[in-house]
Amino acid sequence: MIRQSLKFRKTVSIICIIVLIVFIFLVLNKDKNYDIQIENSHSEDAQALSYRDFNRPKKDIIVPREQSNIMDSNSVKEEKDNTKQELLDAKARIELLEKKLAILEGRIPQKYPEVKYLGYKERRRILVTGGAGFVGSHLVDVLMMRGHEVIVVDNFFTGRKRNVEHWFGHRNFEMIHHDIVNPLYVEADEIYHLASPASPPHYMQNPVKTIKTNTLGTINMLGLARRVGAKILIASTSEVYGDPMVHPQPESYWGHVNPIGPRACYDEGKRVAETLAYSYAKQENVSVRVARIFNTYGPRMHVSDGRVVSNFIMQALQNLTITVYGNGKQTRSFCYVSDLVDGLLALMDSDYSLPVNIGNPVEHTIEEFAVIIKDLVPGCRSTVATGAAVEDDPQRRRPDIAIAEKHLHWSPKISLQEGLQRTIDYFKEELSRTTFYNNQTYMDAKVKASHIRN
Ligand SMILES: O=c1ccn([C@@H]2O[C@H](COP(=O)(O)OP(=O)(O)O[C@H]3OC[C@@H](O)[C@H](O)[C@H]3O)[C@@H](O)[C@H]2O)c(=O)[nH]1
Repeated sequence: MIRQSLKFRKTVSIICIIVLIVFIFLVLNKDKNYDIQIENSHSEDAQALSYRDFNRPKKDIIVPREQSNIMDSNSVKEEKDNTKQELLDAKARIELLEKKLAILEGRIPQKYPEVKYLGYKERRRILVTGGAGFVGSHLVDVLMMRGHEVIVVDNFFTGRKRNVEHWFGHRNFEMIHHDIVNPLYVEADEIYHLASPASPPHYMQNPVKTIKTNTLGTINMLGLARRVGAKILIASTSEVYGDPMVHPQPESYWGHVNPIGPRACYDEGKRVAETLAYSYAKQENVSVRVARIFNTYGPRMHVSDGRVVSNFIMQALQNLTITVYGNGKQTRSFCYVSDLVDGLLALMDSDYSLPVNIGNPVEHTIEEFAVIIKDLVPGCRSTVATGAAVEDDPQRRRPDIAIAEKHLHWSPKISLQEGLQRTIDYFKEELSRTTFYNNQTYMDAKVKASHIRN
């Protein structure tokens, strides 16, 4: 009996141990499965985020499974939104950089404009003062393309490096940052002396500097011409005729200039420059040419040049009021810049040493001129307004070009319409550059303006 009871107890305890082992095994297995599931869900997360944040810890605080799923889907959505936004930002930044790149690429030529090859006997070394300015830079282009060596001297008061940067590094081109009010020592066969501000608001801004440039600067250039035996062309102006009493103006007319008026710094400065030229010719045997340049226009004028062509075009392009000074009955005759350059080159190459008018004799009132420009700008909604007159503003101006025709075989070729169209295209580009750098494109500006108007 006792033996039987002992056997029974042994059997029961073995069963208990087995049940216990099975229970422990089940419990342990269950934990392991749960861990594997959690680990799996984290690795999916990690995969989704790995391209943005690969250092993120794989195991976060363990949360109950259902809650964890909700949090996961929310954070994945949030991440997706962020990613989308970041992609949009990046796209906008790339577009901005592409525009900047296009502008820079446009400014740096892939190769130089084609230049003629000249032998050393024909090739001349030519100095152009004011060579980075509006007229000077167009002259430099032609001289370079003809195969000459060109030295540009400019103090960048109104000139810009941009006007000649397409020649930077060319073996025939040299640029000197120098103010010709101070002496200059270089070798040259010919000198085109163009340095001086030419726009009335610019030359009136610093009258003393304007006189110095045209007197001291001209003495320095004539002195240089004498020393090195160079032929020199002085850029004079139609302003030597002042407010003329003779119309149209021949070179023989002595002019009508107010010596103490606001324009005198330029008008009298240029008159002295002519006097100096003929004094050096007589006394020092310097070979001089004098060009009396009438109103000139064309690409590379500065947007804030202040002269009538740039003002009217900029106003018309932006639908602003076109500002006529005075009653608009005063007249001017406008010459396209390439015609002027041809005239200067012909004068330098000629044997004619007295002053020569270079200009286009087609004359318009300033009032008419405003309408011509308005009509050439498509969709222009500017109005033309008259305002206060400018002191000492010449009332009539038109060149008599008989001497240029006879001695230089020169006359202008570009019509006002054609020249203005080219100039308008140039100013359109300038405007788009300017507004782009003010953080919007020209098109943006136009769209904005049309929204404001509508
Ligand atoms: O916005 C403007 C600017 C100018 N004007 C008028 O337009 C006419 C031409 O003026 P600009 O300033 O273009 O040039 P100006 O003819 O007065 O002087 C020019 O003369 C010949 C060159 O040698 C020089 O480039 C410059 O001095 C003037 O009657 C002027 O009063 C306007 O009606 N509105």
